[in-house]
Amino acid sequence: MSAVLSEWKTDLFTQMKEHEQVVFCNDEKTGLQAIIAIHNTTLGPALGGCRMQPYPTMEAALVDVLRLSKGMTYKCIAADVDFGGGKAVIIGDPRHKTPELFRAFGQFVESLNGRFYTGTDMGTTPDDFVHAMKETNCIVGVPEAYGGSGDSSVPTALGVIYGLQATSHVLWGSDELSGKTYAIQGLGKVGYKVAEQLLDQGADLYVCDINVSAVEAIVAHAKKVGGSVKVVKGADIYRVEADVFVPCAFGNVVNDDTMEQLKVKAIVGSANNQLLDGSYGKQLRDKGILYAPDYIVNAGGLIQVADELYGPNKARVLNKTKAIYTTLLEIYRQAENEQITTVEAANRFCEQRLEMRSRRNHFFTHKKRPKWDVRW
Ligand SMILES: NC(=O)C1=CN([C@@H]2O[C@H](COP(=O)(O)OP(=O)(O)OC[C@H]3O[C@@H](n4cnc5c(N)ncnc54)[C@H](O)[C@@H]3O)[C@@H](O)[C@H]2O)C=CC1
Ligand SMILES: O=C(O)CCC(=O)C(=O)O
Repeated sequence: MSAVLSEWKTDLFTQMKEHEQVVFCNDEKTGLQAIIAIHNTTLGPALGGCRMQPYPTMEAALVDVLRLSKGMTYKCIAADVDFGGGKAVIIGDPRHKTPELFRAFGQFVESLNGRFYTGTDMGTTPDDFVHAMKETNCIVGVPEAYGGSGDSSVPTALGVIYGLQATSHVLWGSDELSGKTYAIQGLGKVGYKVAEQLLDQGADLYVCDINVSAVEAIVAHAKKVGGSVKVVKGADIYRVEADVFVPCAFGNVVNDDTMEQLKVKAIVGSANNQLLDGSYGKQLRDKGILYAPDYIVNAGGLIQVADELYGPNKARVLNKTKAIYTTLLEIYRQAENEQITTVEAANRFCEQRLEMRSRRNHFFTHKKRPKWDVRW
């Protein structure tokens, strides 16, 4: 074997050493270039959204999908959902997506024979997956018109609100969200709904988004309900004098640059992988910033799309999403009692549960348990 080949193999397998499977998908005709990563199927087939982004390099896409899929394993365990962790990324500009691209992606998902279920994430919408559904049944977050549970960002936003209430309870002794100031980064599917609910409950906001129409819409909503919204540009969102930073756009927002700027008392948001790495949990703690682990807070969408396999039921989803409040309080309590970071407390909570489950059953194959045959 040539030295180059052996180096490449070692590097790739080293990078995916915690993962079960990584699939590179290429379809020249549609221009599809995608990566599907399956982290762990102890609890069931892998589940996770599909993100579309113009990654600068294949390496950047790989790093993202590996981290995101691992996060899904933890999110499924914490939310008590019988799925494993997976995620997909399509390398490309969402402005140039086509139905054919999503049909090609659907064929690759189908080729995994029930080991991976997917749906929307950043840069994709439920309508994109209507095309993918023509090729595979392993799609979740299906629009209501097609018999699914609809937009998963609704329960995700609700989960963020529960996370904010639990945090408020710990910091200020009350679940009340009014009278506090929130700095929201990203007014997309989740962030906009969080912003609307906060305004409706009498909170003050700083907001930022590169999408001008979303900013204009929230300013108009604030006018209607008599609320206060200050619009800030780009990185200014990290510097504002707010009580809570609510990241709802992209990951890695807690890093060396922002750590120095943040003046908030807590961070609670929907974005996946908010910390550049786990060590920032300690830096936040040292700085007196209470961090709500992202995968605990943003599980509402996962809860809804996982529930869909039993047939959509809003009451069931609502009940499970409410549990985010108590799970987060428990994580805060364990971190305080054991003098560890909230990241360590959340990871420990999940790893202990996973260890217990892995003793009972391991490695999902489609025919092993009938539950996932619902839409097979
Ligand atoms: N949709 C869901 O149910 C879930 C979403 N998440 C995570 O929450 C985050 C947001 O998700 P969605 O709202 O679904 O995505 P989205 O694509 O609908 O919204 C993202 C928003 O961020 C804005 N944005 C992009 N770059 C920006 C920048 N530099 N500064 C400010 N704003 C910027 C975009 O214009 C867009 O409005 C993502 O990290 C996603 O992975 C996590 C769990 C579930
Ligand atoms: O919300 C979804 O549609 C799927 C779950 C997911 O990918 C996530 O929670 O990041």
